[in-house]
Amino acid sequence: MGKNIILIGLPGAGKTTLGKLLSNIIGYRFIDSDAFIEEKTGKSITDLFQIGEDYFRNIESDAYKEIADFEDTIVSTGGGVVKRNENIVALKQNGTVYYIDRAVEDITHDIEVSHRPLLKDGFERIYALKAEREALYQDAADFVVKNDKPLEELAAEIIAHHIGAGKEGEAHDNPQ
Ligand SMILES: Nc1ncnc2c1ncn2[C@@H]1O[C@H](COP(=O)(O)OP(=O)(O)O)[C@@H](O)[C@H]1O
Ligand SMILES: O=C(O)C1=C[C@@H](OP(=O)(O)O)[C@@H](O)[C@H](O)C1
Ligand SMILES: [Mg+2]
Repeated sequence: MGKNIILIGLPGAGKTTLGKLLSNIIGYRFIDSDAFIEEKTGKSITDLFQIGEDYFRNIESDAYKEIADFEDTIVSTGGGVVKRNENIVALKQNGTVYYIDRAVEDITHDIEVSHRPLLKDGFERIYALKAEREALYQDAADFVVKNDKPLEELAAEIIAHHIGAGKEGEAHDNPQ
């Protein structure tokens, strides 16, 4: 059984889109944590945030602990996965963490804010999230991949690392 591939990064970094692509290429199951949570709770992420962010974060942490037990799975996490170290500890039990590092300028070009409560007042908040979380993403990552190219190329970089081919690519071991 292969290790899970865990994608982390800012909202709009490309985790969900890339996760689906990776799943189609290597045949792993695809889990998007937000969709997993909405399925389990019967509520949207926005509805859960309206109850309270802590309420959502507790549900989110429980979801990651459940997802951590899966195998041969691509996990697209929510951008806030790194807010609680327990989430990363759980996911690393059987997963390799890839930080999808996408320039904020690129994120703002095409991010959909309607289903992202944290950005409900506009995508400018993404700059603050980048400042708050960059060190957390870097610390959590086993590999960092720059999302500044077509997603197909990004997928190939991750697959190369995942199967240990060690092919050249911008992905690099994270010295943390
Ligand atoms: N390298 C890329 N090239 C083109 N579009 C991209 C790229 N990376 C991300 N996107 C687009 O950015 C948007 C946000 O991606 P998404 O997968 O929802 O991000 P996340 O799950 O990290 O919040 C989507 O429209 C996606 O297609
Ligand atoms: O950055 C965050 O705290 C969040 C990111 C969202 O997922 P995406 O990263 O897929 O947008 C979602 O989990 C929720 O809105 C909170
Ligand atoms: Mg997503």
